Amino acid sequence: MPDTNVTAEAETYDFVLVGAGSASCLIVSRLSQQLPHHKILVLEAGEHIQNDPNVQTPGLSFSLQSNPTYDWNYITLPEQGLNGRRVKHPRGKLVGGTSAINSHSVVFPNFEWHDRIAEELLTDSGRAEWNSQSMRDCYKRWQVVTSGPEVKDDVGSLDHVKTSYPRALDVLQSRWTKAFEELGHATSTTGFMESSTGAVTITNAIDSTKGERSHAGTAFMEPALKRGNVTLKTGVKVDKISFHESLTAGGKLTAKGVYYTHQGGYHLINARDIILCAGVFESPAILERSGIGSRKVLEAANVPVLYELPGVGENLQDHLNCSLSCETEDDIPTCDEELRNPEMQKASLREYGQSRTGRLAEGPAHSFAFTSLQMLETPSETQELIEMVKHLVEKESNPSLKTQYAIIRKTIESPSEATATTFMIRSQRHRDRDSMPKGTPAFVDGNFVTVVAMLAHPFSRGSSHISSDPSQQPEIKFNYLSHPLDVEVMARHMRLIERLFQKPTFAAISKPNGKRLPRSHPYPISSLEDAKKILPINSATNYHPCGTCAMMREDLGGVVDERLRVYGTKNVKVCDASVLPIVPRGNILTAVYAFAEKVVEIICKEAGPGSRTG
Ligand SMILES: Cc1cc2nc3c(=O)[nH]c(=O)nc-3n(C[C@H](O)[C@H](O)[C@H](O)COP(=O)(O)OP(=O)(O)OC[C@H]3O[C@@H](n4cnc5c(N)ncnc54)[C@H](O)[C@@H]3O)c2cc1C
Repeated sequence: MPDTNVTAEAETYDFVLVGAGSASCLIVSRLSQQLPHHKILVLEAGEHIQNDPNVQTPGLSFSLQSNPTYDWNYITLPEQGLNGRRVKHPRGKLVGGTSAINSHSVVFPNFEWHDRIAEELLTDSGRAEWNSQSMRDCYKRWQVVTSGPEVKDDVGSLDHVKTSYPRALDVLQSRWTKAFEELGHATSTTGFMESSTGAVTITNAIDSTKGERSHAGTAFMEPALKRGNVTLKTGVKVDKISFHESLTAGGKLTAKGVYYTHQGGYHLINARDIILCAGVFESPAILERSGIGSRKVLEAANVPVLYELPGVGENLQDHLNCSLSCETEDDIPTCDEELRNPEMQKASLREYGQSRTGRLAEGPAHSFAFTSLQMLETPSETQELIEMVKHLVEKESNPSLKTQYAIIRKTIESPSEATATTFMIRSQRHRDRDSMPKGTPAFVDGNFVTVVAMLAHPFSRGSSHISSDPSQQPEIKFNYLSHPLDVEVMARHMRLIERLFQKPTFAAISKPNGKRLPRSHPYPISSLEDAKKILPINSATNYHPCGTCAMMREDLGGVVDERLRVYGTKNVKVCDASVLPIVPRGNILTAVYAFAEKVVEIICKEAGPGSRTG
């Protein structure tokens, strides 16, 4: 967009936040309370959608995907490891961001993940700030657990997301932990930052007093807007950052504001500090459009290079998952009948409308397990994998990958850390339709239980970069299953699920000679080779992309330092899923919120006591 057409706005804000998503809303809420005399502007591409039943109703979350009112509709380039399939990556395009369209599960990382990131990926000055001990409180502060209709509010005056356990456990949920005990893993975990493996019933981000989704928009943005120092502009797409021409004495770029489009116009708004919270695909894209990134990418897009930072848009990771389903006895209650029967779906809507109860008041998954491969592998099987990991990690020559892989290796070698986070869905699930003959029905008859394993810490890395036309969506590729160890670990987890199905708890509820899913395979899966064949056709994203603006030393390919400030700049920070340098073991929103809590601590320290602007 030529600068001659720019409308320069008169106002200067202390903080301009780009995006009103999960991390951003939390930051805005805390800053509006803790720095009440600072002026905060939030620029969000989507709309502030309030009281929308599609967003509020937990059981309707899948209807938000692919709908442009709520979803950016990103899609990857063909993924070779997934038989050339292109993978849709929904991202929330509304206030609340992806927390307003996600699947509600609240899962915490283990403390070793934080300690190793702090120790091995940061400089000395960041270690104390980011280790598990100093992060612990950041994981507690953003949420309050509501159990049943009673709210136990112990978070005082801070805004928080409401989370809850299921109102009652059904027969499958109540047997889940027992099934893991049969593997010799009695449940000792609460799921909160512990390293122990085993099954756990987790909370969902659902306000049980109302039976409604609790997301960053409702929890944080709405109260913040009432405080008087926050301005929210929606329908506004930020294009790039505007920098002063002269560098600081230390050679850094100083941002003066951001350019954005609104209703066909191109605007510049001034800011003292900019915080990019536009998510894993757009935060790196904004940096690249601004001239910060890899020379090769910027030159291909005709963007002048202001600061060469090759890590921007690289290091993209995601939790890939794969599942096995088995048919249950007919009297086991599952959601399958409702998937097939529109009348039952209408009845559920009526029940939810009348009393906020029933399936639509629940999230899809509460039964999780932190699963170590060593749970069901024999000692020699375990040793074989450990040797393979050692060999491939030592062979890696890229310094960033070598350092990250050494961290993942420690996790695989530890019997008390998860190589997959496993969860149960009380219905059928099969992602192999593309490999079935045309016209194969979407659903099969029968009741099913599905166990899904998501690879806790993948080795494969991809990228998300602006294309030669920077106004288009970024080019995204994950290179799923491109690293041989991802195939090895995932295949072993498929074998583990098969073994779990044969243990007494699952054997007692399974239909003798019942159907198995995905359909295109012989069962039981007895060899690793069999298990590997399932991966390309039945694997799917668990929707946890991260890592494209990694908090990591610059020499390792990092994009932000331990203050989450972009290298080469004085006053630009990033805080969203893009800064997680290695994906944590489970669903990542808890870490996104915790990183947001931490950046608020950092910003308030930088502002100093009693800091005010005129
Ligand atoms: C279907 C699905 C299910 C999921 N389920 C779970 C789950 O159960 N548990 C869990 O922990 N995690 C889950 N996740 C992941 C989790 O929700 C996300 O990782 C997290 O919400 C990302 O937060 P964020 O702050 O990085 O980005 P977002 O919340 O996506 O925020 C980015 C914001 O920036 C705005 N924006 C982007 N570009 C621009 C621009 N140029 N100008 C202005 N605004 C812009 C966007 O519209 C958005 O509002 C799920 C994700 C999906 C898609």
